[in-house]
Amino acid sequence: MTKQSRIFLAGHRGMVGSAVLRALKANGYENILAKTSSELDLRNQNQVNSFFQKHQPSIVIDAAARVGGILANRDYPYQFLMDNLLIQNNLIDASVRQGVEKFIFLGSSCIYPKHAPQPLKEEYLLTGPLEETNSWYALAKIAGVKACEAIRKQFGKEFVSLMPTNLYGPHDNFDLHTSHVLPAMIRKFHEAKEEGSAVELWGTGTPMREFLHVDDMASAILFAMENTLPESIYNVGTGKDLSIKDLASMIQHITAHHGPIHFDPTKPDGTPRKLLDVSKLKILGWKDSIDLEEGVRLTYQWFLDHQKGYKEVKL
Ligand SMILES: NC(=O)c1ccc[n+]([C@@H]2O[C@H](COP(=O)([O-])OP(=O)(O)OC[C@H]3O[C@@H](n4cnc5c(N)ncnc54)[C@H](OP(=O)(O)O)[C@@H]3O)[C@@H](O)[C@H]2O)c1
Ligand SMILES: C[C@@H]1O[C@H](OP(=O)(O)OP(=O)(O)OC[C@H]2O[C@@H](n3cnc4c(=O)[nH]c(N)nc43)[C@H](O)[C@@H]2O)[C@@H](O)[C@H](O)[C@@H]1O
Repeated sequence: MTKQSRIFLAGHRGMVGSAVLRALKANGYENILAKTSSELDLRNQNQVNSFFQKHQPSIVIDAAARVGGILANRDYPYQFLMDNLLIQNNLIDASVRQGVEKFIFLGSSCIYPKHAPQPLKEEYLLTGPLEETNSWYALAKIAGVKACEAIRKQFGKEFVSLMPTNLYGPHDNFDLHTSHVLPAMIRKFHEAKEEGSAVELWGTGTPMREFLHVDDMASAILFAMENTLPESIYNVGTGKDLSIKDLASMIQHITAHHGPIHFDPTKPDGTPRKLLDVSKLKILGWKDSIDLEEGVRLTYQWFLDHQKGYKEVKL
């Protein structure tokens, strides 16, 4: 590949896609194809095939998906299963047919079994039952990972799956029903500070989570694009986690909120822990660089700067 290679970045307006777009431009890639979902609905196979025939990309980065936090996953199982299957199947199949050189698929740490040993190694995939709230999304992602593995096996093409941990950063979704925990906390603590009120959080606060800044995720994607990775699946994270309660204390401090915090145990906790073993990608030379506290400060500042225009994904 060269700096002139034609790269199709699917989902370029999303949190991950926009970080990848910034990183591609900063690294001198000039030939980037990008379409919004209203210009090109990736669930539509005819549209996707026509787009690939017309533009002939040589590299595809799939950052397009139906994405959401624990309640969105629980409440919209069909969209999380079917939209993701359709989007990834159309992209993967068109890429095989058009002879794409390299395809980067994004899975998620929730594809591993709910009670797998920690930290999670890539080889634990399909060794036990999934967590209930996000099993629909996880099943779709597992199908994508396996499709890439099959293509590598059968055709020897560089189709690679990266398994990101929970991500956060600029252009995250701040809708209080559909978002992930970190952006929800930033908004809840900020608004409670303004109103002088308590903060209501979900579950018991005991689950452990790992968080990676999206600019680090983008650097992992560029690393996977620019290097030949010998295997088909790589975890991407920091290798460090903390409890939801500790995350709440950190964000309360950063947002300067001083009231009480209440946890609502009628809301789901989800997986007790999903810490990734990131040694496989680290050995090859990639490493995260943004410390969690610094990343949350940067994201809170981004939220303050974009309060009128931040994203709220309604389902
Ligand atoms: N966020 C996380 O914590 C996390 C963790 C692990 C893995 N991931 C993975 O990372 C990837 C990106 O996630 P994200 O957080 O960046 O999500 P996001 O902010 O919600 O962005 C998703 C993107 O997908 C596009 N999209 C959705 N449906 C589409 C359709 N039918 N046709 C065309 N485009 C469509 C959207 O395009 P428009 O804006 O044009 O509508 C949007 O830009 C996903 O594969 C996700 O599973 C995310
Ligand atoms: C990376 C993603 O992880 C997702 O799992 P998962 O970490 O539990 O998803 P999150 O929605 O980030 O929730 C993480 C933890 O934070 C708790 N939590 C506390 N307060 C809140 C709140 O106000 N909003 C949210 N959203 N959570 C909150 C939630 O109960 C759960 O234990 C999967 O559902 C996706 O499919 C995906 O894999």
